[in-house]
Amino acid sequence: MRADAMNIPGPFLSRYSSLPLALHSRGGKRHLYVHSMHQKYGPLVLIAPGHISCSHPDAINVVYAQGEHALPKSDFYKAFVIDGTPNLFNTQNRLEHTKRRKALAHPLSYKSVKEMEEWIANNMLKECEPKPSTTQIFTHPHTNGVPVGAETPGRASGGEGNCTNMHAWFNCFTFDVISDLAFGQSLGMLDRGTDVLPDSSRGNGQDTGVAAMIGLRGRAAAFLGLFPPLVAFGKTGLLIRWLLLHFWPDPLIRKGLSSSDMLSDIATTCVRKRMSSTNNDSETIRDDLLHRLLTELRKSEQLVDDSKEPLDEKVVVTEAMLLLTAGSDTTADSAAAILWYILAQPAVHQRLVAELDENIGIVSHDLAAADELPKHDQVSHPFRTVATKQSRYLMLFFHQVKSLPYLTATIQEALRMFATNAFGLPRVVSDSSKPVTLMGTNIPPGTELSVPAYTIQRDRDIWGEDAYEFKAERWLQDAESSESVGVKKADPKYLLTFGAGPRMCIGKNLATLQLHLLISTILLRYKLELYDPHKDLEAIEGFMNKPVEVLVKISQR
Ligand code: HEM
Repeated sequence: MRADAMNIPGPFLSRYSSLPLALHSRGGKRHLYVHSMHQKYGPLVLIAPGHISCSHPDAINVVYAQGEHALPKSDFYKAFVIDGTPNLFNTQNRLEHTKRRKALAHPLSYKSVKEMEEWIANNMLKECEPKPSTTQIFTHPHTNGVPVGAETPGRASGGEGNCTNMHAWFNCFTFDVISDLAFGQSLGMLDRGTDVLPDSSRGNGQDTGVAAMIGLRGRAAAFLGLFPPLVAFGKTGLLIRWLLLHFWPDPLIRKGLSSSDMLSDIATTCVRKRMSSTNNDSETIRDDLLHRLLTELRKSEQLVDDSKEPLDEKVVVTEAMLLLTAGSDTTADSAAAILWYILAQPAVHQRLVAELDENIGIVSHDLAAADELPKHDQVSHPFRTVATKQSRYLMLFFHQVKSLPYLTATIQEALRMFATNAFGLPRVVSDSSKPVTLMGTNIPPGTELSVPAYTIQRDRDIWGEDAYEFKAERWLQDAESSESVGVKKADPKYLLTFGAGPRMCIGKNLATLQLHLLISTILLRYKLELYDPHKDLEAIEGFMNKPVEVLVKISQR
């Protein structure tokens, strides 16, 4: 019996077609549609033919099970495969996944990420470098080259304070960091104040920002992934893709497909540049992510490390592009949402700044004293001092902020309220899967299953009656303080923002380090205020739910 022939409730049309889900996906609000279906039909809903969405907390351990019970990713992920070469993220093959995961696990381990903190710090300095002045204009990632600052009424009318789209700023930062870590060369977005790449490094890209390309690609893939025959491989696949690229009536899909090609070109350019510099000067090989990835891939392909046998370039490019796409805007989107949640609640903002001032001890108006601090002295002073061309900046270490309780609780709570992957990530019960039972119902092979993060992360049974409200206190270790503000203590096993099970995010260490440093540094250094405190955080969803913009009035503290 097929899943849709079982007594799983859901919209009548969804029994026969993926169209209702696809239309909501095209509208950029799939997670809200799925959420409303759960509110109407209960914890098991048929959202497309043969696809059951499950919002019961117990479903997490079934759908994202570990070990022999693990379910493979569904055909939806084929829409993300480039040139027929799957990568760690989109492979459906279990053995291939284990091999690729092993290759990236070491380069992205906590130890490895900590070793690269210095490079992240250098980019952080640039993040802090631009003065919040009217000359600082960042390209709006969703308007392809239109400078957002110029459009901001407060600035245009000469109103009080300067307004910056922090989301665009964070995008530049995370792209610079990941390109620096992955390719040994930052894409220089912070320097240029835009995520549009200069000619030499953008492959065939035109004047589209990289963040916009990733967004468009995600929107096209999230739509096409619902119609697997449209994302076939081989010669037929190529023909279908060509037809879609040229004749599909919806320009968003066409732009998404061409963005995917441009991203692949960018990754190829970066990999070739990096590989040729390595070949030219073997003395100065930089021990970055690409180097570590190449070493691990050679091992997993059983190539002798010092042999001249080349790795398949397609494999390297597809993994490098994965790092560039998965490791950049997810972090920028999350940082933008976290900052919005902080600034939307002045009491949270004040408490965070107080915690940072108390524990770090210096605010930025003490910058003048920086000259007197011992350089790079981690022990005698919590800041490191770094000289740049123009002036000196103070830099935080992760170890100083990673355990600050309120900061950590705030980040966790914002990630609960805003999961970048908000709709359920689909898995499939394959013919070789162990039998699957959900809430007493046997699920037949061929059924797709997903657990929607947005719905789980707002479930009142899990989080308490205030599940729809931002309350960082629920994450505080101190049960007493939690009880005193009447919140139910949070259980991290229900936080799906980084996914769950064997396909859980492998970049979590890097993301956590960046988020802590980014948020604490910005709060310590700047006075920040939402440009429009009455406006909600607007987001649009493709594969990822992305804030549209976070406009902030900003000045030195
Ligand atoms: C706040 C930032 C981030 C969030 C919220 C996030 C979220 C996620 C989620 C939900 C998944 C599971 C996807 C699925 O099951 O389809 C995932 C997978 C993945 N993420 Fe992240 N991610 C973040 C940052 C990063 C970074 C910085 C990197 C790498 C440098 C990265 C690399 C990956 C990779 C390679 C996978 C695929 C893992 C696999 O299939 O085994 N992510 N991420």
